Amino acid sequence: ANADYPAHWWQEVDRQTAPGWEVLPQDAKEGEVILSKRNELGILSNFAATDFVYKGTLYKSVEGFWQSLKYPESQDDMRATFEGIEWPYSRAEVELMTGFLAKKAGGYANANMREMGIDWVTFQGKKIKFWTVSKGVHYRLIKDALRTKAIQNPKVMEILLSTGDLKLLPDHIMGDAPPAWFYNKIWMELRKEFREQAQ
Ligand SMILES: Nc1c(N[C@@H]2O[C@H](COP(=O)(O)O)[C@@H](O)[C@H]2O)[nH]c(=O)[nH]c1=O
Repeated sequence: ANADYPAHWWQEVDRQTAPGWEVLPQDAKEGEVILSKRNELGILSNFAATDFVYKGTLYKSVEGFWQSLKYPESQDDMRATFEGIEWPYSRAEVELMTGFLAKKAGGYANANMREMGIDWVTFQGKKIKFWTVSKGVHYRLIKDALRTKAIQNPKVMEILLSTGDLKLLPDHIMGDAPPAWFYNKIWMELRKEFREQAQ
């Protein structure tokens, strides 16, 4: 029951003053919890500042990692040389971003990708299909980043495991998105994985 967990995870927030995209802590049903950026569960958000090193590169957040994949990897990357396309940041800059700034960098990149007509991102020189319903390369890469974030940040691991058997829900309206977007579901899978390893 929810009584086994900190009561403030369901703390009522005034909806009048909350942004339109937000799902509030009190919106969870029995057995559920919102991964709200208003309390410590927000560390599980992709936006959170949780440094991790993945395959030799430092990222300041999963969002920085996620959005950096959309940026040119080098000067001769077709995304860098494409006529009329400009990039407000370098990929290295995006890697070090967190939160809404990283999301904004991703927003510019989305517009560029639409303009160029490309539906892929890259990691270490390899093209990866983006926005796909299959739990393919992109999904596995994001899941691996979340796993790495937990392993390298003891606080993340502690908070994830402290959610016990609660169903984790995003704190923003998601609509229809591919599996890689559902960080709450990925966390539930990783929670199980980490618990099994601890036995
Ligand atoms: N809008 C939002 C989040 N959206 C995040 O944006 C990323 C996907 O961006 P895109 O590639 O442009 O679809 C992904 O990391 C997803 O979790 N996250 C949050 O914590 N809070 C929010 O309010």
